[in-house]
Amino acid sequence: MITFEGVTKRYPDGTVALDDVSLECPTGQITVFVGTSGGGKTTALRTINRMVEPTGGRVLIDGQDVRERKPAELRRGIGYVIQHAGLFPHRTIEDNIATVPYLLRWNKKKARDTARELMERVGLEPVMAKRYPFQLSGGQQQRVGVARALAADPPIMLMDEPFSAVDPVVRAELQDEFLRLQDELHKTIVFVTHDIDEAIKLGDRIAVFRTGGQLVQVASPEDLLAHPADDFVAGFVGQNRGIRSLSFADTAELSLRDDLVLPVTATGADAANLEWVLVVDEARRPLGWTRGPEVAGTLAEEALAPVGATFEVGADSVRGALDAAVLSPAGLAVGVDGGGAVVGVTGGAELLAVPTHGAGHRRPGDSGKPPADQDDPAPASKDGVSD
Ligand SMILES: Nc1ncnc2c1ncn2[C@@H]1O[C@H](COP(=O)(O)OP(=O)(O)OP(=O)(O)O)[C@@H](O)[C@H]1O
Repeated sequence: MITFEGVTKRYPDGTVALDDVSLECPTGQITVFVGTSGGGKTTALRTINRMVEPTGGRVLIDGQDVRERKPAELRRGIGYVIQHAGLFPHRTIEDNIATVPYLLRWNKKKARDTARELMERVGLEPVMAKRYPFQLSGGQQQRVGVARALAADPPIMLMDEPFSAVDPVVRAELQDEFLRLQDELHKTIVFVTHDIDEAIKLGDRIAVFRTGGQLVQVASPEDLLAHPADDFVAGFVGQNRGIRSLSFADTAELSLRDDLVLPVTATGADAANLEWVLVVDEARRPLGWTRGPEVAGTLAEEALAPVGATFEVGADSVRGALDAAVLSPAGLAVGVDGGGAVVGVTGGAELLAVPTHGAGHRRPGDSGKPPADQDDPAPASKDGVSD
């Protein structure tokens, strides 16, 4: 657990970068610092590894004041990833990743073996080990940055806008892989971003900072969307927070219709009273849509409209189901089980009737650990800061 106790940072020119910030970053979870530019996110992050020394208050790691630790020794237990990766240009990829192991005087073989293992973990081809950073794409360099931060297996990772410099597609890939990795590793992660969508996707807890170094709210993504503490936070999370909050609604709670799902052997008579019919094969895999009243012979003879996107019941969120409904020619989302067999279909108002709270689903790659705020049920205080 990383604890900020009334942390203030006032620079000599009078700038207040952090103003009496108190919060907790729980062990094994991702805490995201988000907020306006100049809000103090990076400053707060850097007080953890003593790159910035507060002028007031203190930062504790597992109850110990970080000032009791020597900076160099402290930092070896804290991985640090920054925007543009910050790799050493004249060192190969494997040697970049092995930076901390070399500092810790591991023998070269062990350090390089670890580097190779980590390359695989973060999705880098072995052939890249001997390359130099300039021979890698921006996204690949960020992966190297993450691997380097993980090399000495530190319990804590500080990540400052690590995925900001890459295009949106690569960024989404890096985020998904990062979540998968965290599912295995359970590091205590503090992650800075200015992007609220990234914060909602990655965070177990989100801390919102405002100019002047004020911490405005600390909450789970669900709570932040449902109950922004004030107009600033509401504005920051955006107008479409209602739609976003569907990411936390569980499709296991949807009531799915089975009567619109018919096998290829069904006939026009079976379909006549149904505006749309989803045709499935013998394994109940979806084949396509057709309009019921237009079916003449059996469904096998029909030219079908494409199924469109499907959602996995209980694994995908209601937002995913809504997406599938919008993309479906019938306006109905097709729910499938883990094996791809159709469970049922749903659309429209039913999708919006599912509560967005208390749902088990959080995000892709989640291992089923409890939502962040179950560990810390402290209610938000009147200023919205729950720590
Ligand atoms: N060495 C310094 N001297 C004076 N002011 C500083 C110094 N370093 C940072 N600041 C100021 O402290 C404030 C907080 O900066 P910080 O980098 O923590 O913000 P941030 O929320 O990370 O912003 P961004 O999203 O733009 O990176 C800013 O107003 C910044 O100008």
